Amino acid sequence: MASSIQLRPVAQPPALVDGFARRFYYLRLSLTDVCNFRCSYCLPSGYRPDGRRDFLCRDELRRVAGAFVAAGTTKIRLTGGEPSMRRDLTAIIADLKALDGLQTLVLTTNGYRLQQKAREWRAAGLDALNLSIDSLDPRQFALITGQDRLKEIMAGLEAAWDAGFSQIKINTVLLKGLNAHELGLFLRWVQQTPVQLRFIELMQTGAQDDYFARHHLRGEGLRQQLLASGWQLKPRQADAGPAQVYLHPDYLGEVGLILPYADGFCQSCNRLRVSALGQLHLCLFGDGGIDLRDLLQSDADQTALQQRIQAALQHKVLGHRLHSGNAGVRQHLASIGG
Ligand SMILES: Nc1nc2c(ncn2[C@@H]2O[C@H](COP(=O)(O)OP(=O)(O)OP(=O)(O)O)[C@@H](O)[C@H]2O)c(=O)[nH]1
Ligand SMILES: C[S@@+](CC[C@H](N)C(=O)[O-])C[C@H]1O[C@@H](n2cnc3c(N)ncnc32)[C@H](O)[C@@H]1O
Ligand code: SF4
Ligand code: SF4
Repeated sequence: MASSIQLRPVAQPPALVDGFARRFYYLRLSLTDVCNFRCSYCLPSGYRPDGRRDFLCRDELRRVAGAFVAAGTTKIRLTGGEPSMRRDLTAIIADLKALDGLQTLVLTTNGYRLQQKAREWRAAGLDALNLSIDSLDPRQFALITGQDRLKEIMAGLEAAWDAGFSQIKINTVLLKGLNAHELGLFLRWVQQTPVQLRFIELMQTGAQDDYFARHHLRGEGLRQQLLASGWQLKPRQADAGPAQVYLHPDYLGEVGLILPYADGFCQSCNRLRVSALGQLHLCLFGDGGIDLRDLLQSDADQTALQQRIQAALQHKVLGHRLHSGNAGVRQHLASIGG
């Protein structure tokens, strides 16, 4: 006699899918709004505390990251402000690395404390890091970032290699009149250096209309230049960031292009953001956040947290409105981690 096996339904967390059938594998988690640099395109007057420094604590970070990972997120990027300003960064890395199901834990940093901390972060479980370097010329670097620290940041890069970070990406915001003339220098560096150097097209935020008019440079010209000199596009992974990556047989390193104004840039959007104050942001240039903090106080709220995130996702729009000069509520990217 055939026996029938009764299958009990297993409670599944809601998958993170929006109204355009896009799946969200990648969480950008901001640890702090504070930054010690004064990048001219981001915080030209430096970080100004606005009284809200009650950033998510370790338990809250673990809970929010845990809810995303249990719903299918495979990659988390720690960002800020400057994430290395958090004294408990190493402990946060270890907490999140222990989440079952998380495949990749990565960090974006200006390089402050990298020289001293690379080994410790690596031992705690950090898989890779992105390092911002806007110029290879010490004087221009100081002019753009407000910090005369290029030598120290380069020593940090060496320390990161020594600590075993093999996949290091360098972020360079392309700036007319400030670093665009260094293109040849950057490419010669990539020829001999095993990094992925990403040129990022400047994005217009609410705080910098004049700056944008003076320094914005379309990245498309650079893309055409790369294609004409034998660079080839590399296939993209499901949890990859927004860069198009190019390879060349004569170069040890790779070149990435982040072109937020290009057609179709947002169609493959696969990422969500949580700010250092616990607000879910559906888009880098959206209109406001959805507060999650009340559901980060107890492990018992994980299901409710996932349901709130999934419900919010139904309001995610197709893309940004930067082409019409609308950056939503975003005054600068330090308030959400880029
Ligand atoms: N417009 C837009 N820009 C983004 C988005 N995600 C990242 N960026 C920008 O891309 C630049 C590099 O960001 P990173 O923090 O290094 O991370 P990433 O390139 O997304 O990450 P990986 O490719 O995973 O290494 C920053 O200037 C970000 O603001 C996005 O969703 N939309
Ligand atoms: C907001 S920062 C946060 C992490 C860290 N402080 C750093 O600078 O790497 C993340 C990235 O955003 C980039 N960024 C900031 N403002 C930008 C803008 N207006 N347009 C394009 N990229 C920007 C920075 O160059 C950096 O690579
Ligand atoms: S880009 Fe990063 S390092 Fe520069 S001011 Fe913004 S948050 Fe700070
Ligand atoms: S601008 Fe908004 S929709 Fe476009 S890729 Fe970035 S987060 Fe996604």
